[in-house]
Amino acid sequence: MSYLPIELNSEQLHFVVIGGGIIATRKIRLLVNSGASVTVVSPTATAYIAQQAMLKKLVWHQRPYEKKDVERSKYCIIATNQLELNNAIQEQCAGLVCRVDDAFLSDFILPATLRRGELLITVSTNANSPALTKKIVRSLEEQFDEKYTSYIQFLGQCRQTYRHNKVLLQQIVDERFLNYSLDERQQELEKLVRLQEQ
Ligand SMILES: C[C@@]1(CC(=O)O)c2cc3[nH]c(cc4nc(cc5[nH]c(cc(n2)[C@H]1CCC(=O)O)[C@@](C)(CC(=O)O)[C@@H]5CCC(=O)O)C(CC(=O)O)=C4CCC(=O)O)c(CCC(=O)O)c3CC(=O)O
Ligand SMILES: NC(=O)C1=CN([C@@H]2O[C@H](COP(=O)(O)OP(=O)(O)OC[C@H]3O[C@@H](n4cnc5c(N)ncnc54)[C@H](O)[C@@H]3O)[C@@H](O)[C@H]2O)C=CC1
Repeated sequence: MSYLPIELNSEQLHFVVIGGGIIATRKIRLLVNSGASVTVVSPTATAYIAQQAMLKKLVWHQRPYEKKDVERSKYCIIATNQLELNNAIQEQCAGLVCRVDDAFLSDFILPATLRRGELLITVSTNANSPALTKKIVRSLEEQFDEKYTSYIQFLGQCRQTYRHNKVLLQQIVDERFLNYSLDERQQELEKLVRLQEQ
């Protein structure tokens, strides 16, 4: 069994999540942060889900699952704590299913993610060791610290302004630029541009 890594444009995506526990919440955070629309069906929910529902970032139906919840859904995350129920939901679902209790029964899985602004790093072990995935993400968190958020923004702006200047775009991918302050980055960029023009 292997999975295809793919990044979907989430604006048009709608996910139904059955269950509102800790694991469902981990998945829902990812969906909400990506801008996908989310409906949660569960008699209970974590504080995060309840709060996001109040903020209208998602819809929460506070009741047990019913067949109609997934009959027309394209993407469903099944995250209850009941095996038989999870099996039944999967059978009734029209679309693609992620079972948080069994990767091998899933049509798709969600990798672990680390975001630094526009930088997205995803980690997966193909469900062989979520514990190793967790460890790798923690070490990446240290390696790719908060500095990357503004750095990626800077790189993105430079790429728009100097789209055809491949040499310059290579030069700024450098540890020095990562560590500069915002002002220093701008000054050093201008220096490089002037040097090229000479
Ligand atoms: C397929 C996937 C889910 C998907 O489809 O989305 C999946 C599936 C399963 N996990 C299970 C168990 C555990 N999962 C964790 C932890 C995490 N699991 C995450 C991801 C994924 N887990 C996806 C694949 C990632 C990959 O390929 O590596 C992390 C990394 C990210 C996240 O969840 O956001 C998150 C770290 C959170 C953090 O950073 O804090 C721990 C440890 C812990 O909680 O500390 C345990 C117990 C130890 C163990 O079992 O290893 C079980 C058995 C369930 C059961 O027993 O019923 C299944 C089902 C199966 O394996 O079939
Ligand atoms: N993918 C992963 O990383 C992991 C997955 N798991 C699996 O995830 C499952 C869920 O774990 P937790 O979130 O910790 O469980 P939990 O017990 O905190 O949450 C279960 C949720 O399902 C809801 N639920 C129960 N009956 C329902 C129904 N009839 N209709 C709708 N919702 C219903 C409950 O109200 C609750 O919100 C576990 O049973 C385990 O198999 C466990 C650990 C890690």
